[in-house]
Amino acid sequence: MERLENLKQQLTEAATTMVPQQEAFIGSIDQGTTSSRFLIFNKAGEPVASHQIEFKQIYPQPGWHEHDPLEIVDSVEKCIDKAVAQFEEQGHSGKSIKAVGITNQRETTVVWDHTTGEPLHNAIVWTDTRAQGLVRKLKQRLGAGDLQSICGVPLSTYPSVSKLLWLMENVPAVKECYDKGNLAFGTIDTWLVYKLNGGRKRNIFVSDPSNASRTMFMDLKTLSYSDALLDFFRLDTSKLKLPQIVQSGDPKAYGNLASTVLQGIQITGCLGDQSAALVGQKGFHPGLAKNTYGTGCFLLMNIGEKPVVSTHGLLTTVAYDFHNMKPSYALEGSIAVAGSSIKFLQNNLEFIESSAKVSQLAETVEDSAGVTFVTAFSGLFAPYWIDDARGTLFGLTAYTTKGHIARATLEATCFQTKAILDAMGKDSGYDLKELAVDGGMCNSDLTMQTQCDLIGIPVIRPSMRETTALGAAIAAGLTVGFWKSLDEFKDVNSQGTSTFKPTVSAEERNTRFARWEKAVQMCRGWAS
Ligand SMILES: Nc1ncnc2c1ncn2[C@@H]1O[C@H](COP(=O)(O)OP(=O)(O)O)[C@@H](O)[C@H]1O
Ligand SMILES: O=P(O)(O)OC[C@H](O)CO
Repeated sequence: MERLENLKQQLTEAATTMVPQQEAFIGSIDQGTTSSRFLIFNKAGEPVASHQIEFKQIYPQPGWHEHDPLEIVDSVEKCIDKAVAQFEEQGHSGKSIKAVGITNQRETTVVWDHTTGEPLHNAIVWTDTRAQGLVRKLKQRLGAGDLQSICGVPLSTYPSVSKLLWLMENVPAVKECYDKGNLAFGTIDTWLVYKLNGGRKRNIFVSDPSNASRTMFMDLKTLSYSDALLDFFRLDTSKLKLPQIVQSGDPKAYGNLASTVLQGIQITGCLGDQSAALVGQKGFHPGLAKNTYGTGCFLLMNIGEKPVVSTHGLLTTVAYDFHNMKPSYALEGSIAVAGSSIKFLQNNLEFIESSAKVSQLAETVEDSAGVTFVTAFSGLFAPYWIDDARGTLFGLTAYTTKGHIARATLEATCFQTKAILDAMGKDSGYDLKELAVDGGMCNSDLTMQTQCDLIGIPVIRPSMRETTALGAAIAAGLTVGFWKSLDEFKDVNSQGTSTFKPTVSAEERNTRFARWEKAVQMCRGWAS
């Protein structure tokens, strides 16, 4: 009997050694402001295949910015198919992808008729300022001053609520749908999950707290919708369908992919892109921060398990709310215009052929020769919140060249980051020792050196810069046990980082910053 048991044991061991354990992977959808991507990560947190598609930016009027919601879904589906094809060419099987995570541009607002599943308007993008007048009126309403203490976000054109209210006031089809009780509202995470699950048929209608915290409808402490907020905005939830708020990691709530080559694979993680970048940069402990230089630029600092309301012009947001863990919060400094100012030099002023050429142009000069560019195309966000500012160039002389303007453009994001970092120190009580960076614009060494000189602490850039996508993969992977705990990420993406060290004196830093602050004060009131 004992011999038989031994034989059985030997056979089992032999079978395990003969059939190699198939390597598993996690997929990540990164739906940004200018492009969609799909990446496939291995257990070491390395991307092994990816595809990216840029989609149309629609600017119908000055200050307006829209996306086609169907084009967004289409671009995501194409990215999945193309990345998986690349992955399979490497000899892997699509079936080895255990789960998919989603990360997305936040605040961007989609409305659709829940009976048809059809969008009723283009998505209004987070940068859009059309609701400026509406926001001014809301600010006069009794109780306006109390909103941020509930939801963490200041009343402005930035959160989704201003976009939704504008649509309800100005687009008859949206108003009609609301009156009939059929209006569905969603940020891009909700829209994508809904469509990727096949839309109306399955009607998976959810959002995670890091996205819901950008609407102005969610109470930060309870992570559920606040009656006080909805009442303030006079929204009737018997007519307006709001997505159910579920954890950022959930094994069931996000459903599974109804189309693409990954049909049937479950979606188990979801994070707003800035929260995802904090996760991808391993910002798991209070006091850790990252700055992401994408279309806009967003500095997030982990502040732990309790939300702190800013008194210095920052936002409070949900960092992540993982499966079987307590939620973590972050203080955030949001800059509306960062990489988009480089696109402006490229597409509108035709100074450069591609974003990558901006450093070269800026390096044709030693400094900005007194030129300061307040790139307030959408007003100025944190920490200033000046909604009637517009892009303003100061200090032009007959000496000024394209190079000076390019340099001043790069500097604008760095100055605003310095202002945010100062505010962050006051609000959080943490003294940041170094700044982790990512996002498209961090590819510019000149920008990162300028940033470092202006804040006076080292700037650390990882070699793998797809940290946003990694964050969503982490949310999805933790949920299905692909990764077991946050400790597993200690060594992920820690090789080959670049460190920028300060090269200017505190005196020079302060002089340059004072000139920026003067420019900020002088650009007030232009769009009033
Ligand atoms: N080498 C570079 N130098 C400066 N800016 C760059 C560079 N490469 C990309 N960018 C800027 O980065 C932005 C895209 O970054 P990305 O992180 O992909 O943004 P998003 O997620 O918002 O779409 C673009 O606005 C582009 O102008
Ligand atoms: O597209 P990004 O990376 O600039 O991020 C957009 C933000 O989520 C807007 O709040």
